[in-house]
Amino acid sequence: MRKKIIFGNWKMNGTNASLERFLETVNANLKGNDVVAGLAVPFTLLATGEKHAGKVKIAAQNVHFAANGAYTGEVSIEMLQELGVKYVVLGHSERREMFNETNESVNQKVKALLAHDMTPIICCGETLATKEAGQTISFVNDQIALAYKGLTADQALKTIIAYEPIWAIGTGKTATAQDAEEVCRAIRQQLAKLYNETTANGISILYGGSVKPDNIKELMNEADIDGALVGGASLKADDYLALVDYK
Ligand SMILES: O=C[C@H](O)COP(=O)(O)O
Repeated sequence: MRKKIIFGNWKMNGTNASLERFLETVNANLKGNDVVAGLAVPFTLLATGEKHAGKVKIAAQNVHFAANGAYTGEVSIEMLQELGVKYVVLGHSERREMFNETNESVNQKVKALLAHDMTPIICCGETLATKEAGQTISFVNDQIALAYKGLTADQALKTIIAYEPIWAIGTGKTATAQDAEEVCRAIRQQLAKLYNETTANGISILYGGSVKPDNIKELMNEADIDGALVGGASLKADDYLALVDYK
């Protein structure tokens, strides 16, 4: 059975002090029944995150694929591992749009993380223009095919996908549970084509885009939605708890 996974993504928000308070409150109140709870934080908060993680898995929001070298401003896998980090969000649409992240660099990062026993959370999702042109599924399927290029089925099983339609991120416009399910199902079919049914059924697919305590249950009821990647609503401990303990 696939794991239910709910990760917050603080994006460029928070301080070490606010994260420590957040994790204390969350750990004191989290039931976390059958749900893997996680939080992606900026690089400067990772050490605090790991120190106070408790039941919460801590993720980075990016990494460089090279082992080391002249990459000013970048952070390597070894640097994350030194802090105990095991999850990394890759290819978030904000990184694709603003920081030149490409399908090819996502693929290189996926391979590098898997070679170090770390878990990539691979983001995909279409713009409003792509959606309005009726090309969502072919666009997202291409992103998936390129992110998984050269990966074996065993490696693919060690990844997590987050489907995040760009038009729904931070806009308050959530995809309906049915629309989100349709794309998540198509992604699973794409994984079955790339690998096989067993592999496709073993990979967790999360939905992201204006997920809130009042719509999480409906989304989680869908067959191919295994969790959520939550931005804005993950910033407050009470909302985060309501999301993770949605049952
Ligand atoms: O990584 C999270 C997504 O970008 C969703 O953000 P949001 O929940 O603020 O819409």
